[in-house]
Amino acid sequence: MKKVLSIAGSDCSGGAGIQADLKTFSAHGVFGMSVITSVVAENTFRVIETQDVKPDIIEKQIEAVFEDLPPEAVKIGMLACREGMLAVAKKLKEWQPSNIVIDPVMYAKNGAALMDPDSIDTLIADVIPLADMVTPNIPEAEKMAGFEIRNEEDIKKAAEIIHEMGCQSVLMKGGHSENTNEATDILFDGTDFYYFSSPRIQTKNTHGTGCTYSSAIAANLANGLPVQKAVEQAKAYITTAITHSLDIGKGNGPTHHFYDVYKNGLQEAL
Ligand SMILES: Nc1ncnc2c1ncn2[C@@H]1O[C@H](COP(=O)(O)OP(=O)(O)OP(=O)(O)O)[C@@H](O)[C@H]1O
Ligand SMILES: Cc1ncc(CO)c(N)n1
Repeated sequence: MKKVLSIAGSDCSGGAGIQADLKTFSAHGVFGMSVITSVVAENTFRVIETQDVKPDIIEKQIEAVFEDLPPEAVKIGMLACREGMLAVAKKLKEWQPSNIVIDPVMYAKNGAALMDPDSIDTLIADVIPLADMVTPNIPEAEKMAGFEIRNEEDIKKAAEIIHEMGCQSVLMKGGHSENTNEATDILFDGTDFYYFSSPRIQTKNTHGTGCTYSSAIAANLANGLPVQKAVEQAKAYITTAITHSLDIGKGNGPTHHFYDVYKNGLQEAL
């Protein structure tokens, strides 16, 4: 069985962060492991408080995983501050894993900050160059590229700017473009643009969509799929997970994961 590591924050309410990542890994039949960077007291409608894990313990968790169970892919989510980013970058440079997928998490769905805005320069200089794929949503891409994204041309321009930061590919997520009937993501590999579209699902229950999507991509890469196929299958997975998202909690409910959906298609699972 392939092993996949998530380096991310903990969402005690189970819909996003490490918890979403591990559920996604299980649904893809890979062995999931976690390095926690921050403990977030949050739920479907608010973030109460965040406590960052000390950089030294982040480094030791990474050491513990890699000296014993080297993963075939690594997904990186919430990195709250500069010190945590530098700890992760240092250890990944040391162990040089393949298939690093970085979801540059900056805000929770309700707008609460999950990353110190002053650490964006460190994210760009020290973390992004390690990535095989970076998966920003539109607001994150705007912060990274430094301009407002208004249309498809802007999305492509931002993808090129982010690619220049040293990552192998950029997947621009279109979940936030709410005025279209489709949810379209655009992958840029330094040469070409590839489009991945699904019908837009009318639901408020999208807590953890970005976490789930990047984890599905990492799991697919670990399972040996080439980059475009890994995204295509992850897109199908996130669309099903949103279609069957759970209407629980007072805010944005979580996506749904179960193995049979991935394995056999929904009809057979039900
Ligand atoms: N309402 C929707 N219907 C269909 N697909 C969606 C919808 N919302 C988001 N998606 C898709 O879900 C995936 C995750 O994108 P999204 O832009 O929501 O990530 P995100 O903002 O990083 O999520 P998070 O809230 O976890 O930070 C993308 O493939 C996007 O196109
Ligand atoms: C821990 C954590 N990571 C990422 C997100 C973004 O969805 C969140 N809400 N919480």
